[in-house]
Amino acid sequence: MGAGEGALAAGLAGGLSVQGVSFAYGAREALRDVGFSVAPGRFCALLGPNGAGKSTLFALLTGLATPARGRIVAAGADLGRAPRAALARMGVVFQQPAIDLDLSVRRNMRYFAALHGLSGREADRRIDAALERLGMRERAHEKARALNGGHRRRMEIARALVHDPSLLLLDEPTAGLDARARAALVAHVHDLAEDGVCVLWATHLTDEVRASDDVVILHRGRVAAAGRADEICAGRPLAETFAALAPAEEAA
Ligand SMILES: Nc1ncnc2c1ncn2[C@@H]1O[C@H](COP(=O)(O)OP(=O)(O)OP(=O)(O)O)[C@@H](O)[C@H]1O
Repeated sequence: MGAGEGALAAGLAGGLSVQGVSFAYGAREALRDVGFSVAPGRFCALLGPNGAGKSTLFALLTGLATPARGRIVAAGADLGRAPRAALARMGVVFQQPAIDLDLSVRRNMRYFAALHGLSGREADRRIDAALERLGMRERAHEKARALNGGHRRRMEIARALVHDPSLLLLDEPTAGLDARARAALVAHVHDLAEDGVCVLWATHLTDEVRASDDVVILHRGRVAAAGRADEICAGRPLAETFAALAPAEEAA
């Protein structure tokens, strides 16, 4: 898989296409010639050890930073040329939770819906539908502060779906969750992919990836491997393949 026509086709059809993307923080190179694609309805794990460049790539995908080179196409919209259209097709869950703990789940979501021009009954209808998809509908009136970590994350994912995006981008969404909440979140997001959402899920935890998922392994800012997890692994456990292709850096 690369930055060629297949990748562009995925981007145009409703998926995500990343082509030849490079980025540096001053003299420090963070990403070099990164290219991959994710088709609609696919769950793609962006796997990389700490410092591999996952968060930098998320910053580029969400328009927080601009690549020095390369192109990103989100569901047919070129992020460089038509950023508003591209961003409107994405739902994003950042690594750091962004929730007003003193508001109810519904109020948190209404605020977000308004940012997408949704209000009134239409907003509430979409909020209910999104909460339902994450098994959170009965918690709409609870204060965010009363939710456990897993439910807060599920609320954030529901919130990211309110404007019905084609793409869902999540940056290490299970950080800090216990094993049970982590498994529930992984299962919910796989269900969303089965419903047709194109999912990019950044993680360094291989047990969050299923054999039939797509995987992009990032190592020192470059793509070390990309494709279906079971094909990349060729019978070996993913953890072993990941450790071989992208060994964690020694602590300083
Ligand atoms: N603001 C910054 N200024 C300078 N260098 C940075 C900055 N942010 C990240 N880097 C460097 O860029 C590289 C990629 O970092 P990045 O945070 O994207 O990796 P990551 O895979 O998301 O890691 P983590 O899992 O720790 O978040 C690293 O070498 C990091 O030290």
